[in-house]
Amino acid sequence: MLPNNLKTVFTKNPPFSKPLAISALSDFSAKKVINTDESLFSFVNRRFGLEVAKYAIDPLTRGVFAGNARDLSVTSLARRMHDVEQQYGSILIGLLKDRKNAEKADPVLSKSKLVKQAKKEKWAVWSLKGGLESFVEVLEEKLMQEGVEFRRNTPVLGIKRSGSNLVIQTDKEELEVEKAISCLPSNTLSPVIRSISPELSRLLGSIPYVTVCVVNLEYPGHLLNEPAFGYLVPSSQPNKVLGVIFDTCTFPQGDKTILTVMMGGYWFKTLFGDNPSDESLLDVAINEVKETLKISIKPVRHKISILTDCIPQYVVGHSEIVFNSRKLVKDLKLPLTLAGNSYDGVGVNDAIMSAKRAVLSL
Ligand SMILES: C=Cc1c2[nH]c(c1C)Cc1[nH]c(c(CCC(=O)O)c1C)Cc1[nH]c(c(C)c1CCC(=O)O)Cc1[nH]c(c(C)c1C=C)C2
Repeated sequence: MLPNNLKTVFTKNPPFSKPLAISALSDFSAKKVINTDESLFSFVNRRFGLEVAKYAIDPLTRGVFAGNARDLSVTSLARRMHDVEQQYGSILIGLLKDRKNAEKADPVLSKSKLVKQAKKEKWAVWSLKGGLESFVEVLEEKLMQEGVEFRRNTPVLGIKRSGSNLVIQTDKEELEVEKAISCLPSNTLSPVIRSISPELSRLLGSIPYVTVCVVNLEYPGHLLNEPAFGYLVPSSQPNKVLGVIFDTCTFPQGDKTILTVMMGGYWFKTLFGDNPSDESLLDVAINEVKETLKISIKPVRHKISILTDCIPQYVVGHSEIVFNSRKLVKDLKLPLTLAGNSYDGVGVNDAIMSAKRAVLSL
């Protein structure tokens, strides 16, 4: 259980053998190691000790990247903490001394009605009626009214140069454009860009992805004793799931309990092989709910989705790959902007910010 209020920071909560506030103190005596990047796990282990790395950071990275904290990059996931350690030799002292450089709220965004509402109502998460897909649908509808053309279900097969322009090749046409913003996942853009720059293709292709299995389970009635967002399982546990989201705690939907069991990620192939059956995945999910949440009745509905290569992994060296890719685009004078969730953040909010930055940079 991670602390969710100040009191729990000062008390001992299993699996931690001491209060987190005590672990935080090791930051004052831990030696600085000069480096340009390292794994988030090793960084936190160095500064706050093995327990914090194992029981806080490890599950947290499973709950965002479905990834292995021993591979993921501290400069990509927690750049500021790494920066202040490198400069001041301690994270806590550094954050205190470097307060003036902390990221400030965007003054324009702070005035937005939505941001004000989110702050007032203390939103921790957000969703949309009809699901996140409705965000894209509404956006498409609005832009179509403004005369924007869409090509749906039209994979890009290649990108060529034509003078200072780019030519986007699909199975139906060749579109010559003055500028392009690519929101394709880096591993999809990689083969498409190869004829223009094998080096850019190689860099983009070096960003790994993981596959996640998502099992949604619906049960009748309210079955959860402790309302929460969900729980995460540390990779050290002999357990096949990454974590479980308590959907109907965050977004109630009448007299039912909906759970989302997330499995695999970095460990997908080791745990489930190349081609697991739906039944075997459903069994793992139902057993997890039975063992951990003590819900033994059968779900009335379920949905199993295997999301192949769905989350990019920002492994050690990721920021260098991104920097070198963008530098290459600039050096080659390609009228191309790299956006989407492969580079600067994997979340929906990150993708929206990435799109905004891309448009503003044109
Ligand atoms: C158990 C596995 C997973 C859970 N969610 C995801 C996985 C792999 C995927 C995921 N979670 C987050 C993101 C990015 C943000 C977004 O747009 O949704 C992704 C791709 C968000 C997130 N989830 C947790 C945290 C702490 C965050 C970061 C929030 C933020 O940026 O402000 C924790 C968490 N994830 C899951 C559970 C059950 C859980 C905590 C109990 C499920």
